[in-house]
Amino acid sequence: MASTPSPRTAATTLQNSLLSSSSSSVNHNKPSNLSFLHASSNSSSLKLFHSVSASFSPSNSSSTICNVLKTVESADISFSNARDLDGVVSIPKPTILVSEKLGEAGLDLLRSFGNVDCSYDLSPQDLCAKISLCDALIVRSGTKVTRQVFEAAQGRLKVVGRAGVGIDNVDLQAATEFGCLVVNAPTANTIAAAEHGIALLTSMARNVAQADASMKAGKWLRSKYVGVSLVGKTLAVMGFGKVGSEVARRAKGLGMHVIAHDPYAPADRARAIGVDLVSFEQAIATADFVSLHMPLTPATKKVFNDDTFAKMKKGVRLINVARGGVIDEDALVRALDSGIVAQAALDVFTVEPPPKDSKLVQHENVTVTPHLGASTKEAQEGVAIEIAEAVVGALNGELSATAVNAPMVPPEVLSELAPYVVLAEKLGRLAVQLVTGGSGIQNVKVVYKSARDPDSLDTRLLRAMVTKGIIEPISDTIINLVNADFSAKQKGIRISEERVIVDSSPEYPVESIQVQISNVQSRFASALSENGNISIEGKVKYGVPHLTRVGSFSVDVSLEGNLILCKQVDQPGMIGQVGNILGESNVNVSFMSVGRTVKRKQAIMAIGVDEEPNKDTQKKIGEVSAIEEFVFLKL
Ligand SMILES: NC(=O)c1ccc[n+]([C@@H]2O[C@H](COP(=O)([O-])OP(=O)(O)OC[C@H]3O[C@@H](n4cnc5c(N)ncnc54)[C@H](O)[C@@H]3O)[C@@H](O)[C@H]2O)c1
Ligand SMILES: O=C(O)[C@H](O)COP(=O)(O)O
Repeated sequence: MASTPSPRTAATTLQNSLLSSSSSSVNHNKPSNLSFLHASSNSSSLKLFHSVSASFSPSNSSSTICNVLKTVESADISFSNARDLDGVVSIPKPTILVSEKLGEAGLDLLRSFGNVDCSYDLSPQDLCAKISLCDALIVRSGTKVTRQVFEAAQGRLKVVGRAGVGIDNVDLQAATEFGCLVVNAPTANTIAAAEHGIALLTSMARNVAQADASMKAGKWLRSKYVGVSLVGKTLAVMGFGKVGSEVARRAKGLGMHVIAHDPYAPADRARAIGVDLVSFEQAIATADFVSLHMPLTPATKKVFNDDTFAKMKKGVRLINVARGGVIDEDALVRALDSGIVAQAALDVFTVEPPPKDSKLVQHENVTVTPHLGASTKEAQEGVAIEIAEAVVGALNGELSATAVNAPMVPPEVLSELAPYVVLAEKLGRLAVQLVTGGSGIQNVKVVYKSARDPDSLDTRLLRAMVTKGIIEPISDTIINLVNADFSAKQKGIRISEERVIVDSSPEYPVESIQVQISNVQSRFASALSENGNISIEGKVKYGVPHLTRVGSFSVDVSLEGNLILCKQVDQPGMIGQVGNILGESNVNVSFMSVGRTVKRKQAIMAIGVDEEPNKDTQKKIGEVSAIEEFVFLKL
């Protein structure tokens, strides 16, 4: 019988659990596996999706990494496993579907990691037909990633990569419900979009497109195409984010007076480049030029409509390189016809491509480009690399810095929380197995004791993992960081959190985690605390999660393998008796701990076991006269 836990590292525990979710795995081809495992073990990065059990030390060399692969125990994976002659697990590469043109550098990166299927111009039906064979999908703005796509994926699709900024073509709610991570490439096309905005602004002001078309039609119309000057004119930038602020900067260089409207932008960032942040009304009422740079959201949909145009300066000029849907296009045609809007320059449309007979596109005062904002060679290469890195990282199970539907947790926080994340899942898993009766779980409370200021403790990962531990044993839903909160809500489970500041070392983020389930019956009555809630508590000791409290009893058992909890009369010989019964049926005991409230009264014995005792063995334990109740729990 071992009495101390085998040393395990934070990185090991990562491999064993967490952010593992879907029935997929990390290690797709051996060379990159090795480097991935090496890299991730050193950085202790948490796994978002995977559930490969392995043992390794982060400080060890690549030979240890090989051992990691050799000791993979339970790769719960969708790629079928194959062992080579050394017994090393090699797992087929993931399949990445690229449904729109992507820069070569990004494709090269993807090809070095997985099987890349570049199938452009798929119909929605063809996309749905293909998607169940794909682990990742990369799109630009032209592919609609609808709920049907996630349904058709049958759980295999783990990541959608949007090679660009706008994610309005991806059904984020459906992605979240299906536990699919969505990542984007938010930075690489900023300058391209801003430059295109300026190109539209200047060419519209000087009628470049119309004059060009007329000359090509054999005309020489100098007086017709007299333009307007920009210097001294007021430009309202609507949406002062990455693109908007770059447009503002450039417009200042053209001698324009720039104001901006953005309810969420910090005023000091605007002031730093000489831009005043103003209200929506003020912006549209005073501007000679209005340039749109906000995302398409329910709040911004058709925000430029008849009412808005009526409040604008007569003769205003409009530029849109954001999203067509922020403008009511019929209203814009009316505003152009009435002269409220003198000119518009549009790169984006509500429906893309717009109908050939679109009045807006055909309007003589409108300049159009076919969604070219991001289309420079430089931006496309940059976007391709940015999205390829994000998708590969996500398939490797890393939390992405550009995740759109999951918390972005800085690497240093991830690394620090790694062992607590494992503890959180195991506590959730234990707590739910203690529930009996048909009332269902409605309220779960997670109490974190920590010496740290509550504001400096990010518990989103921990909450997600408690949720995973609670829901997975009682449903067929695979829980990960993406869908944890949603799935709990769906199941009517309210997960609340409490932070208790304790007087210990702030060096460690968490002193202990307690999971309470209220208003339920327990199959192990001793797990109920004084207030009638199932209550268990754990700590991380030397990087290993431990169970330290069950109900009102203190115990100390490492959370590895499986667990037997016995409530008994506190008397000599109990450990021997139960140990013998387990030994006789070849069940190896890894840890044992006895906790009691009062000497020679009641005690709880917590026994870690490697194997599951069969029914006969469990019956024998139950027949030991001093044992009042016992329960076998799977970790
Ligand atoms: N035409 C193209 O090819 C092209 C290229 C890049 C980006 N875009 C689009 O441009 C837009 C901006 O991109 P970005 O990278 O600057 O994004 P961003 O997130 O950096 O900036 C968007 C800004 O809009 C603000 N905003 C949100 N709601 C608003 C509202 N109701 N009113 C005013 N502002 C609001 C946000 O606070 C944010 O600062 C997006 O719609 C994106 O899809 C288009
Ligand atoms: O949101 C974006 O990044 C732009 O609209 C670019 O879209 P695209 O990738 O289809 O060019």
